[in-house]
Amino acid sequence: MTSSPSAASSPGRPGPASPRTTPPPGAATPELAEGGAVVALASLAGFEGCFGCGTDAENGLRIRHGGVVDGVMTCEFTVRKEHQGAPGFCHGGVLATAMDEALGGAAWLLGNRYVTGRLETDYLAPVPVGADVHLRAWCTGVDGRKAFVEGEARTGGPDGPVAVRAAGVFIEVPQEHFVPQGS
Ligand SMILES: CCCCCCCCCCCC(=O)SCCNC(=O)CCNC(=O)[C@H](O)C(C)(C)COP(=O)(O)OP(=O)(O)OC[C@H]1O[C@@H](n2cnc3c(N)ncnc32)[C@H](O)[C@@H]1OP(=O)(O)O
Repeated sequence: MTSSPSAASSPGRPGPASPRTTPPPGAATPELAEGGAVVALASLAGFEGCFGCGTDAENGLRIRHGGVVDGVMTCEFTVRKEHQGAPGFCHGGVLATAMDEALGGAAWLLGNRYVTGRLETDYLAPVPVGADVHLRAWCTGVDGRKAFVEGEARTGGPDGPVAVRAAGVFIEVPQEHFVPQGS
């Protein structure tokens, strides 16, 4: 078991975005599962239809999951022209989707299955077409079925300027929540 970082020590984010995405007093310190998200992902039987990361999702973001360091999970994707909102720049909804994927992945590292209950996003800088977007996410607390998660997206490299910050609440669900699976 590994503890994830606290909100106060999380890179690039001074604190939770709102009271609704802040772990309540008495929330448990997140304990990552041995083997990480693989434990929970096994129950999805290799499903590759996810719009965020699925290799079968032709029009999806094709987010590439990376490693986990000190409780922080990383992933990235490349902004394509079909992701545009304003000319030349990534649509905010696409970036919210990417944050949803990253924060969801951080929740799944707890070893259970989670769906998004609430997602808050702060947009700090425009993200141009062609940019590689580097995402990081970490869990800040667990209260019953609720996992509180924060994250950020950077451009210009993994340590480049922060373009998006996000915070969310993910709710643990049983495997049956996903049956039947779409494809
Ligand atoms: C490495 C690769 C990894 C890869 C990992 C893959 C990452 C996937 C990322 C994508 C994730 C998605 O997009 S998921 C898709 C988008 N989300 C959804 O479809 C969820 C739709 N909503 C639902 O299905 C439902 O409302 C549920 C399951 C969230 C909750 O329903 P329920 O099971 O009946 O539970 P319920 O009693 O209502 O709530 C349980 C507890 O959660 C709280 N709760 C419920 N909803 C919310 C909410 N919106 N915001 C805050 N808290 C909430 C309640 O107050 C309660 O707290 P308390 O009273 O116990 O304190």
